[in-house]
Amino acid sequence: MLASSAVLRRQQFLIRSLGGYSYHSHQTRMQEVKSMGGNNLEADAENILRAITPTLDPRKHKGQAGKVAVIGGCREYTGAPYFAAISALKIGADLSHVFCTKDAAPVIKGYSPELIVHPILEESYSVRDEDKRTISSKVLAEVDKWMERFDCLVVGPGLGRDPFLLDIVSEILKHARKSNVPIVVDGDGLFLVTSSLDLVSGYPLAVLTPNVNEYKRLVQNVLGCEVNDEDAHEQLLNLAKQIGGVTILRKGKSDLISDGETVKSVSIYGSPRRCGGQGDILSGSVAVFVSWARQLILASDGNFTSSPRNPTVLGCIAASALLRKAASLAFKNNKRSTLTGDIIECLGTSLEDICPVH
Ligand SMILES: NC(=O)C1=CN([C@@H]2O[C@H](COP(=O)(O)OP(=O)(O)OC[C@H]3O[C@@H](n4cnc5c(N)ncnc54)[C@H](O)[C@@H]3O)[C@@H](O)[C@H]2O)[C@@H](O)CC1
Ligand SMILES: Nc1ncnc2c1ncn2[C@@H]1O[C@H](COP(=O)(O)OP(=O)(O)OP(=O)(O)O)[C@@H](O)[C@H]1O
Ligand SMILES: [Mg+2]
Repeated sequence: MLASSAVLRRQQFLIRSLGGYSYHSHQTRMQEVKSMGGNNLEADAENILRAITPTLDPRKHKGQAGKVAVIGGCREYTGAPYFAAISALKIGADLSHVFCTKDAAPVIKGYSPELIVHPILEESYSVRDEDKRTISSKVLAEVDKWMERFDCLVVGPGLGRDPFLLDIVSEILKHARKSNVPIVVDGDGLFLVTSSLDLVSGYPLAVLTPNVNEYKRLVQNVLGCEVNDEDAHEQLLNLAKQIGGVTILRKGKSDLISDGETVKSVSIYGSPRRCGGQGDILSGSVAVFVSWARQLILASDGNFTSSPRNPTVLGCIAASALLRKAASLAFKNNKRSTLTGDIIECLGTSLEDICPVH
C-alpha cells in the first residue's frame, strides 16, 4: 500500500488535474469516437504517468513498488523475457521474476544477476508422453507458490509455441485469474489466447499488447473480418468489448488503447528504428504501471475520480509514453545502430525527465 496520505493527496491532485471525459452511454461514446479526429483522443500521457508513479518514500519496504513475473523464455528466445523483466526493474519495480524453460534459464541468468529466474517450464521434446501429467502438476504447483505475491504477470515474451508448454501456460493463466492478478499478454501468449479466448475473456485485469501481426489474427478470429484502418478506433473499441472488456494496446505508428468503454491514443514521437524487442520493453513497462495505477486506486478508497480511471488503461498509456520517449532518446544517441538494449538504458533518464525524483 502506498505509504502516506500526503503522497496519496499529491497523486489525487495530479489525477484531478488530468480532467478528461467521464463515462457516458455506449451510444454517446460511439458518436464521440466517430466525430473526434485522432488527435482529440490523444491521452494526456505524461500527466497520467506522473500521477501514477509512486514517490520514493523511505518508509517503504522492498516489494511495495511492485513485484512482477514474466512467463516466457524457451530454446529459441532468451532475449524477449530478459528485455521485459529488466525493463520492469529499470522503471522502478522492486523484484522481477522470470519463469522459463530449463535450457533458457542459465542464459537469462547470465544476462543479469538482478533477475530471479525459475527454470521450470518444459517443452514437448524433453518430456515423455507418460510423464506429461505429472510434470504439468509440478510446474503448476511451483508457479502457484509464488502467484499471490505478484502484482502483475507478463505472459508470452519469447514463450514459443510448443503445444505442451502452451497447455501449462493456459493453466497458469487460469490460476492467475482466480487470484485476481493482472495479466499482460504479449508475443506467443497472444498466439495462445487468440485461439483460446476464454482464458482472458471477461477478465478486466487482462491487457493484450498485439503488434501488427498479432492484431490482425485477433481481429480475424474475434470479429471475423480484416483490420480496418479507416475506422481504427471503433474497431478496437468493438474488439475490446467482444473480448468482455479486456484492455487492448494496439502497437503501431500511434499506440491505440481501449477497454471497450473508451479509446485513447499515444502518439508521442518515438523512433524510426523497428529493431526487435521494443514490444518486450513495453510489456514489462505495462506490468509496472498497471500495478502502480491499481495500487493507487485501491488505496484511494473509492475517491479516485480521474478519467480514464481503469488502471489497465492508465498503465498502458503511461508505459507507451515512456517507451516512446526512451526510444526517441536512444535514437538521438545511436541513430541507425539503435538496439533494444540502448532503449532500455534510456528508460531511467526518460522517466526522470517526466517525473523527477525530489
Ligand atoms: N530477442 C528475442 O528473443 C526476441 C524475441 N521475440 C519473440 O519472438 C516471438 C515471435 O514474435 P514476433 O513479434 O516475431 O511475432 P509475429 O507474430 O509478429 O511474427 C512471428 C513470425 O511467425 C510467423 N507466423 C505468423 N503466424 C504464425 C503461426 N500461426 N504459426 C507459426 N508462425 C507464424 C510470422 O509470419 C512471423 O514471421 C515472440 O515470443 C516474441 O516475444 C520478439 O519479442 C523479438 C525479440
Ligand atoms: N510505425 C511505428 N512508428 C512509431 N513507433 C512504432 C511503430 N511501430 C511500432 N512502434 C512502437 O514500438 C513499440 C513496439 O511495437 P512493435 O510493433 O515493434 O512490437 P513487437 O513487434 O511486439 O516488438 P517485439 O520485437 O518486442 O516483439 C510500440 O509501443 C510502438 O510505440
Ligand atoms: Mg512482440
